Amino acid sequence: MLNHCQTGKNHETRPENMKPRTRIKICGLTREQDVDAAVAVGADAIGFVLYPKSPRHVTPARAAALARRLPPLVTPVLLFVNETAASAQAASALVPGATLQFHGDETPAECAAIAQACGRPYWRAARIPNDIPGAIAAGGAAGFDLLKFAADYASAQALLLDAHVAGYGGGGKSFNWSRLPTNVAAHLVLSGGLTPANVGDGIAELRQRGLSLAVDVSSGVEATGPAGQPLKGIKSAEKMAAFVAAVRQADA
Ligand SMILES: O=C(O)c1ccccc1N[C@@H]1O[C@H](COP(=O)(O)O)[C@@H](O)[C@H]1O
Repeated sequence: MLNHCQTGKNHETRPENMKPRTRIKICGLTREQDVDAAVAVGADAIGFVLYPKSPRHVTPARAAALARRLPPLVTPVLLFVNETAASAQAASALVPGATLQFHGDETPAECAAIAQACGRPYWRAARIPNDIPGAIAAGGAAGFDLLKFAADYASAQALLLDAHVAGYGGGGKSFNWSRLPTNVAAHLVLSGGLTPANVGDGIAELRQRGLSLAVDVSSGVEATGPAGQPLKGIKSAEKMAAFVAAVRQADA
């Protein structure tokens, strides 16, 4: 079988006209009923935020209890921001089969060392600034060189593309997808401000740009309070279903 280098294409080799199934991670869950609803609508991965400053933070023990509800083939993902190796290792030991997501300032060496110590694959978040006119780097958007980032984090299972926001992530903000390079030698996970309304456009824009594409959503599937305020950490079953339906539509 030809690989992507031999074909000159940057996506998985597949029959003509067949779109790959875009895998879906739903992140920032804190409640049993939301985990069950996410699984029921077809999420492939469920993210638990182990960053104490996040409004969606759960303790490692709580993440482990929630992760025990997952059926086979649904992957728990543990999200860390600048966590110590010892804490990350202790948390991952509680959640068998979890993938690690590094969403802070972790260096390539730190990511590789922690992932190796945990014996788990890791995703590295690329926090992409929004466009500043005249500041487009060779490899990407607004001074962010995604090609260099991919080379630096070559041991990552995937690069997670997020908007650069205060608080490291979970800001519900998107970035300019069209500025990204077209041929990234990495598996990509698009995140940052995704919603049922825009995820199809994001998939269409990025599907061909990496080795594969998955999507990750948090804010865009959260419930709102009586005054319309976001309820961070509380998911809406209806919005999760609508998000998955929009992804399926994009893949059809
Ligand atoms: O969810 C958080 O609070 C969070 C905190 C610190 C780093 C990352 C965080 N979430 C991740 O951010 C992206 C984008 O989320 P959103 O859909 O824009 O809200 C996603 O990967 C979340 O898992």
